[in-house]
Amino acid sequence: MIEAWNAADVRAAEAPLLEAGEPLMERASFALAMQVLADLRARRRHLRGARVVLLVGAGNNGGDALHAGGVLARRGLAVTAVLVSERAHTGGLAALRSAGGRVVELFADPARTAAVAADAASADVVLDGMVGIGARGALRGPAADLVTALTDARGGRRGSGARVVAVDLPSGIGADDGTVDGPVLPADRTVTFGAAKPGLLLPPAAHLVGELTVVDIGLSLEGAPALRRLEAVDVGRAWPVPGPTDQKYSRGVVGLVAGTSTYPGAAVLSASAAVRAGAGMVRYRGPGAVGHAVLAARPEVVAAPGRVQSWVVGPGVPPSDEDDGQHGRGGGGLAAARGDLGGMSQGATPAVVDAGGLSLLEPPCPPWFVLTPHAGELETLLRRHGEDVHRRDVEAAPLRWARRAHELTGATVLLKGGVTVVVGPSGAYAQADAPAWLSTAGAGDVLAGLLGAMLAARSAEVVERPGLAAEIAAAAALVHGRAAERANPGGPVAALDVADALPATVASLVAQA
Ligand SMILES: NC(=O)C1=CN([C@@H]2O[C@H](COP(=O)(O)OP(=O)(O)OC[C@H]3O[C@@H](n4cnc5c(N)ncnc54)[C@H](O)[C@@H]3O)[C@@H](O)[C@H]2O)[C@@H](O)CC1
Ligand SMILES: [K+]
Repeated sequence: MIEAWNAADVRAAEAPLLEAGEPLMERASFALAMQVLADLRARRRHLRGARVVLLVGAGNNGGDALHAGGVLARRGLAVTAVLVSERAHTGGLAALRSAGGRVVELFADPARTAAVAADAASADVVLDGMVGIGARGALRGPAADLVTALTDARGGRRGSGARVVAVDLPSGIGADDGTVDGPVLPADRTVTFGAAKPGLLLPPAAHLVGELTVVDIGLSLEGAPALRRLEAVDVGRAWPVPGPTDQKYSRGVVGLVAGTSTYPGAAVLSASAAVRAGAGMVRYRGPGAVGHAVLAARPEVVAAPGRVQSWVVGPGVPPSDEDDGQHGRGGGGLAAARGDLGGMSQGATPAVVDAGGLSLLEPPCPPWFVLTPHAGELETLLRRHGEDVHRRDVEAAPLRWARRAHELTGATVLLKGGVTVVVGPSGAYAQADAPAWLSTAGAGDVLAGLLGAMLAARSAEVVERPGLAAEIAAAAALVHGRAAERANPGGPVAALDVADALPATVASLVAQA
């Protein structure tokens, strides 16, 4: 698991160590230099003569870059520091100069910005040390102009020309929230110190981070992290592997209320995912014609009422104001689910509430309800609660708005997107497991069915432990992403293929754990 801590927590953890005279900057910058060397060795036969350009701001982030530059210069690399501010870390500057590094005072001659950018773009490595966790707002002044010029010089493309390594974080991102309010140089790698910062894991900034390396500089961070990211081993370890005494009811029955005659496919996809994810049983409760389609695709599904240990409500169901009543008429599935969704004090059945199901919600909800909106659906949900928010606001600050939806509804919120953000009562998760190919129709229906099966398997525990639903939802996002990758590595993927890849994906996660 990757745990991310807000800038204030990192500073608080640094303070006593700095007071005790621990050489944190030396530790950080040495590890940074070693990472740069390792990356260079993977790309070049000889290190001598490799060109490194440091983009250096006024604070300690620039200090890290300068000290790392000093280490690299001593190994024979040609290092140039570009100062974007009149001030620069004194010790770092001295270290670089005494190691033979060159210094360009860009702040004194802004007309050179384009030439400096072109030179940096053709170097082997650019170290972005303009600002770190001490930044206030978007990049300004010469730093902003240099990033814009350098982005132009690289043709806006990551991976071409110089390899960009961000020092602690890509300069200008919101360290705590991942917001991007101005120019940011996309990194190929980010070497972060002490602990990951939430902004490195959260969109939109997460897309600018590249490979993330966390360097241990000896901080002891206390309390709960601001954000977590599950890794494969976490999910494999927690997977509900059946034992010899298990049977279909102990493994969990998923009640699926999904699909209409207009959108029957959603029900088929959710049912397939729940079955393929190892549900003990899937009960379909919905319009008869849709039920036939579900059974034709998945003969394991039972289309009769009975006990369920999780509900999946809403895939392929239009919002209630557009609903033509098919679920009200057919089989009473919606009524059964509504009974559980409404009678919270009595009912204690975890639920995935997706698509049209979201318009049925009557908050307050318990945390064992997991809402699975995309940004547009979250906008609708938040606006129904009086928030003046637009989809673009949700996309610009997904953690903030997912958290707001959790506060307003009480439910666990899984916000779908290139990075999936989950917020529950004991914290938040950001999962970036899915290839971009997964943004395709039906993928959300598969996620809903998969998550339903995962909640059903641990139904009683989910109701007892308020934070567990969020952890399971984050795990579902990981499995979903991995299954998409497995279905067709590096290429287009169809939603049903993702469902079909679930059994092998789960097997490999369990085997690795
Ligand atoms: N405290 C320590 O000893 C350690 C700090 N570390 C490094 O120190 C960094 C934090 O250092 P600082 O607190 O000095 O702050 P930063 O270096 O992140 O930035 C602060 C400086 O940048 C300028 N600045 C702020 N906002 C700006 C903006 N929007 N546009 C342009 N310039 C802006 C300000 O003039 C200020 O001097 C961390 O990110 C990390 O890289 C590491 O060396 C580990 C140890
Ligand atoms: K930086």
